Amino acid sequence: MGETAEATSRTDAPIEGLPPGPRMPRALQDVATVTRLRPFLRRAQRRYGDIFTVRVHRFGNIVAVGDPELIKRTFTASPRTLYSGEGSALGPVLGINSLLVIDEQIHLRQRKLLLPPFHGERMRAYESTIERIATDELAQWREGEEFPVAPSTMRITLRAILVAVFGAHDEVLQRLEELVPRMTELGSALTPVPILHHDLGPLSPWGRFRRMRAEFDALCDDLIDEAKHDPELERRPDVLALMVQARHDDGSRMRNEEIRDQLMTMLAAGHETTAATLAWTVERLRRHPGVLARLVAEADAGGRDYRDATIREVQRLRPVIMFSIRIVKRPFELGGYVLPPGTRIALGGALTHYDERLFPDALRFSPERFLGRAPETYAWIPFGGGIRRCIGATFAHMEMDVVLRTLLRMWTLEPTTAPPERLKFRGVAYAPADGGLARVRRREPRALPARAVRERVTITVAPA
Ligand code: HEM
Repeated sequence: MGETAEATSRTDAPIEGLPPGPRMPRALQDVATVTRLRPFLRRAQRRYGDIFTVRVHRFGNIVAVGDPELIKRTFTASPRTLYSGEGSALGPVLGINSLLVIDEQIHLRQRKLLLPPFHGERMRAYESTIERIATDELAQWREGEEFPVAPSTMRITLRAILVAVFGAHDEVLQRLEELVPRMTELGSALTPVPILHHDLGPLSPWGRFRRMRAEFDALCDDLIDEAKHDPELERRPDVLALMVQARHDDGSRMRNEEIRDQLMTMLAAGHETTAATLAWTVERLRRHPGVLARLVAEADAGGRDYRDATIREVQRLRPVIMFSIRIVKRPFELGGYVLPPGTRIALGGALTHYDERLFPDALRFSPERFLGRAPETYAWIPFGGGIRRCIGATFAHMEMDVVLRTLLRMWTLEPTTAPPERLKFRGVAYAPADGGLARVRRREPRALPARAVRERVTITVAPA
């Protein structure tokens, strides 16, 4: 797919500066991006083409890109030209070593240490843990009344990260489960308001956050210490155990504060995002009984292809993170323009996922479009791309697969004719506004074929 005719005619002599975009005042663009993000962007795309500039107060000039070729160029650009972490408001909350706030060589070095635990092969080790966590949580559901599933999916994904990534258990697990929801809620609220990042005593918001973060760090130190003294360390599957053993190129180990900041980062990046996607899955399936029936039949028969495709389709139509952001550090040529340093580039599922040219009948929820076909790398981008692509993508896909399979086998999800739930931004992710309302009936154990009860389903891995 090409650039607009206007931009194409300029590609020979790129223009210094920003592409055109909506001309309304910044204040109105502020409001539109908060209240009507997708319609606002789609209208701008129709008018200005696949690269246009949005102007808002908080982030300045943002160049939105909806063409897979331009997205590829941006995702694969040199990390010296495009940054992602610098100046991030997340720094004070996640810590200065967080993968999300560092760039260039330092980012590549940390990322290299974190990648091996997330390799596809390792996912098998986490699957039975997650199945157990999901079964325990879903067993608490009640028949009859409609209820939001989001609190449940939040508990599942929190425990999944604390066990599989942190290697937490017993008392430390309990204390983290009590602390983390309070800490992340306050952290998300404080992130966009740097003026509040001052510790004015234990009762001030930042003071309270700092104390919770100190408690979190102390618990992480306990886990790190325990791992260092664990004679079974080499056989442990959790990500913390692998970080404790990891070595930088010069042979040095990761420092405790590096490990703690990355644990905090994985929590922030992987907990609410996965929970919100699961809540959207319930929300979509109740409105598509045909898809639901096919999923149930497949789960009972021990299959998984249609479930894989369904998860991808939920992520296409309800991406919980709308954009991956890159910050121009050195002049960067894109789509006929030379973008100046300081410009933000937004690469968005919010644009590509709804584009009829890329996904025919784009507004229709249709898992069939991904059946036997991997999504296109630079059009289907719920996990971003390039050297900043989500390192937890395979983990998240496996987790959503196991939780959905467990749900389908334990409960009958009742369809609804209610209108779709609206989007609500929860601090990290866009979640269903009513929390993904469900009404369920318990499945009779005898309704499940013996094979489905006995079998240990093997996990294959989402494409990188
Ligand atoms: C459905 C669930 C998830 C979604 C939609 C999601 C989405 C994303 C996106 C859009 C990015 C930015 C990519 C870019 O800028 O190109 C990202 C980065 C990241 N994600 Fe995820 N994520 C999910 C789950 C997870 C999980 C489970 C973990 C870890 C346990 C995780 C850890 C990270 C980390 C560490 C980064 C930073 C990577 C870097 O900067 O190098 N995410 N994620």
